[in-house]
Amino acid sequence: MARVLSLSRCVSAQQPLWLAVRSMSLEQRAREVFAAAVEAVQPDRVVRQCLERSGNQLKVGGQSFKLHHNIHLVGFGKAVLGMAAEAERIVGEHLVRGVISVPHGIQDTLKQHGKEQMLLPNGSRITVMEGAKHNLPDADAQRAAESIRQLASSLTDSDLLLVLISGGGSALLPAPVPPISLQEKQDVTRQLAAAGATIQELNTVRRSISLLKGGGLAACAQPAQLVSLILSDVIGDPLDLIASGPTVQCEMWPEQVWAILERYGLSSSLPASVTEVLRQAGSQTARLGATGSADETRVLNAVIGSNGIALERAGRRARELGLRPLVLSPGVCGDVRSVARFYGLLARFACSPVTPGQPVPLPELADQVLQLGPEVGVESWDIMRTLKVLEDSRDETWGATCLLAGGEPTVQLTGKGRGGRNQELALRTGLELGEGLGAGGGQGPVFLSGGTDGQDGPTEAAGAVTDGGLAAEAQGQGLQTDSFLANNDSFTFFSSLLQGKRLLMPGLTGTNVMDVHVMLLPPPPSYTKAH
Ligand SMILES: Nc1ncnc2c1ncn2[C@@H]1O[C@H](COP(=O)(O)OP(=O)(O)OP(=O)(O)O)[C@@H](O)[C@H]1O
Ligand SMILES: O=C(O)[C@H](O)CO
Repeated sequence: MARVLSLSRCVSAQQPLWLAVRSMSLEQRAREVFAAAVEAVQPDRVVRQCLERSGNQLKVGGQSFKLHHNIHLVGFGKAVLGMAAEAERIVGEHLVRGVISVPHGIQDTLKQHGKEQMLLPNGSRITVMEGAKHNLPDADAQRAAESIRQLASSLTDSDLLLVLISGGGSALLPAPVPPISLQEKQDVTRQLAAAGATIQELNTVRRSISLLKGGGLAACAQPAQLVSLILSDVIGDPLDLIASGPTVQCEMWPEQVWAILERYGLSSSLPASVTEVLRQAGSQTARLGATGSADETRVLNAVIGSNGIALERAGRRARELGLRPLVLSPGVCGDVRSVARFYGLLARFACSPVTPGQPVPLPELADQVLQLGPEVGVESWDIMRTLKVLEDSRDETWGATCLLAGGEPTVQLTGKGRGGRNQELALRTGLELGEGLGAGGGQGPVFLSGGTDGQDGPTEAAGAVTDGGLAAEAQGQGLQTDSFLANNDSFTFFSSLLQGKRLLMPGLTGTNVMDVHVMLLPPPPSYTKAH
């Protein structure tokens, strides 16, 4: 398996930093940049950065709160254990009690991965409840949601409720509006997800049939002060949709929910209880979901970690590694085929060698990139800004440009193999780079795609690193890339290729801000401006 070369390991007393950096391959640098992105959004780090305690004052988001043994804590999500451990370290004796709902088995898994700092110490005042096996709401998660509701409902106006939220929070906080049963709610969300609904659509429906989502938790916590710290795993960081927005008051209208259910052919096959809840609200033209609303002046919602924050830190690391950082967008989505094509075109635009009399067709390539933009969630403005920098870098002596992007592309599963969207994207982009630019002899662009949670689909890898030499390497080992792709078997492919050297294996990271893409683009071998 490939290992990440740590810069600290390659710098010796005799070796100056610049020399160490120069001796690192582009692949090693891409791995370092990814590691920096993940490090920037570690749960303990992001909590430490936003919660500042000085004596009996707690500062967060520009506001100051008096501490007098009045802090209560609840949380739900895949990264919440590490967030809670740090929050408890900071508020210390002022924490009265807490309840968090975290994924089934997470404490054992974190222990196995040596992530003790993300676990709560013996004697912690926070109760950890595990549930939502396979990321689906279950009876354990429902019990945790009920404990969280009870804690929030018991507060007075001198209390402060700290709410910790991260991705996976929706499944970990199920509280269906009666008479809807947990099973019925689960069926509706499962069918929607299977029919291809986006997370935005899924959570719009979820919060309309839930007591705690869509601002319900904030309403329960009244009259206490509420501070919600959010690690975002949704493109654009929409507060009302991350974990279905339990602390965010929002407008929810029956027509909007019916439109989504109709779009996916579910409106006529809904359980009677769900139809009843939606109809009742519709006949009163009432707001759906939670009853009651919070006094917004007593609620502070703060995004403390996101894909954008990870990309920003990755950019700083790239610069330390002698690369020119260029952030494209934290909102890349769409089918991995289109995303791979998009990166292939960008690489050709930046790196095609120029031979006299054969100018690189930059305007045509730019048009193709712009046309693909809407399909992959990237704004024309971001594309034009990026193309401008890439064009300028063609005749500068900057060394490689480090193009950074993030988001959550999708894979249409047609096979039964083992893989994930990052490994499939890396495989497809490697092939695009080979087709557009040739193998590059180790000097061409390098592409990395990795899930910041360290787990890409149901595999042990987070993603993979590729370049234009991928097709030749595969051929050399008799691996048919087409059949691996048709079977969505990217993990098996990369495990076989060069004994797994191209896999990205950081292990479980304990955080999640979607995926990070790193493309290192060396300047073309020789360039004469063709216009
Ligand atoms: N064999 C496969 N090849 C490619 N993609 C796959 C494969 N199996 C599952 N996937 C994709 O992996 C995704 C689920 O994996 P994963 O748990 O990493 O992502 P997630 O649902 O976004 O969860 P998280 O928010 O924790 O990242 C789905 O988008 C699914 O289409
Ligand atoms: O929990 C959820 O709803 C998803 O992870 C999006 O935040």
